[in-house]
Amino acid sequence: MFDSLNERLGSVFKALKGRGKLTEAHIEDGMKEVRMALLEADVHYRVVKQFVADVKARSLGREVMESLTPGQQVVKIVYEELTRLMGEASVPLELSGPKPAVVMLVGLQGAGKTTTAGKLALYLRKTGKKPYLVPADVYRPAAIEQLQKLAGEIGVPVYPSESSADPLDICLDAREDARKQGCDVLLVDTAGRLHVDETLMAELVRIREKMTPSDILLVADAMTGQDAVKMASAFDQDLGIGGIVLTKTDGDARGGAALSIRSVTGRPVKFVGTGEKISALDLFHPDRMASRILGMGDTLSLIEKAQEMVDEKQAADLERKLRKNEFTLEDFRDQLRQVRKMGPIGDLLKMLPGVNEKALGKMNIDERELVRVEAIINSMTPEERRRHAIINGSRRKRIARGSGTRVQDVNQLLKNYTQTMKMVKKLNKGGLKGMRGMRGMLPF
Ligand SMILES: Nc1nc2c(ncn2[C@@H]2O[C@H](COP(=O)(O)OP(=O)(O)OP(=O)(O)O)[C@@H](O)[C@H]2O)c(=O)[nH]1
Repeated sequence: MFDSLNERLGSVFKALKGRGKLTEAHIEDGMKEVRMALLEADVHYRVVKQFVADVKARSLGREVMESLTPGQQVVKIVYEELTRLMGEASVPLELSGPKPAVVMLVGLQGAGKTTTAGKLALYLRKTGKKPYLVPADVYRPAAIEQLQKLAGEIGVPVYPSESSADPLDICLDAREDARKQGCDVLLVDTAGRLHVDETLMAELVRIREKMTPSDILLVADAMTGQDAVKMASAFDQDLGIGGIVLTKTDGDARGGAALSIRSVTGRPVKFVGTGEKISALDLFHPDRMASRILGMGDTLSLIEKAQEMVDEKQAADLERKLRKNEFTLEDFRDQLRQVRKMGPIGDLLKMLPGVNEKALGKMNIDERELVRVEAIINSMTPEERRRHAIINGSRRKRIARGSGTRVQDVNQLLKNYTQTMKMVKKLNKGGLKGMRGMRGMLPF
């Protein structure tokens, strides 16, 4: 998501930052470009209009125009306004009330409801909850089976729904069972339709009335852009939703849904689906998304993901080494093993600042690549792993031979490593405090 928007905004900012002093005309021109870029990203036109007006008004203010770095100030304003547009802070799942709290998942067919139900169960369990899954989509033949299979994979209790049963009866019965099993969150996967229709809404309202959910999450496909926004409004009007899960943000959606949905519907995006894997669900953080749109990466999400998987002490060691610029190829190899546990490497790389998704697409990141990299590092001497600069041409050839790879592969690895370390060094210099403050990373 956001690839072309990122590129378009990047060139607007480059032009603005390249000037010593900004005139009103420069800002006007820049804002025209921002407007076009947002419209092309399929952001709702009303949202674009308001957004550009807000950024312009702030940019023309005295503190920007008279500052020494006006271009950078404009980028900062765009970052803050983007964050505000998406809702400022992340909004958690609402789980208040008597146990088990009921969370209904609603949405159109194929949006990713069933998959999201499984992802949420895994997410909740990681946060110490005891979720219980309820397949209440009795119309799509494979839906019940699909959720039962997912539940089995992650080891979460699931109600043995029959497709001949009434969805509300399933829910009521499942709640009893969940209570008996001491579960605290009931995740209900409801039926979808191809379009919003009365029968569907009537069934959902009936379930809502009897089950009094603490949260209703609309699952919407980010790829459908403004249709997702329209659908969210429709569901909200008829049913009242608590928030949105945007799925398939790993695809080439232009980002219009993510940028408009909050402002148009008034409902927050709570989670984003980032892949087909059961672990591919992230809490939605407006500020991190904004920095991603502006090409500032998403180091915080990356660190969080790493912390889930990597042993705490190792993570602390890694952070210390990175901060002291002491991260050697040996550490790199150790990390590779951890990284492989974290899911597709491409997903992780995309979160790093400065990594262009288009370039990643071309790179065709392959898990086998990791094995190759590991083999190359294994073929180096311990000294070489600590001080890669000593690896000369003939050693590169030997290392390639020793690891069954090509010299180009060795060269590439050393180049990537050097570049990454340069970036880390830069981040360290820029006052990146414990990789906690995103603001420290912003280029202004
Ligand atoms: N790439 C990607 N695919 C996803 C994501 N979420 C769901 N999918 C895929 O989308 C397809 C549809 O997902 P389902 O969960 O079956 O859809 P559903 O909304 O439950 O469908 P109905 O039960 O018919 O309403 C599946 O192939 C999922 O693997 C995501 O975040 N990223």
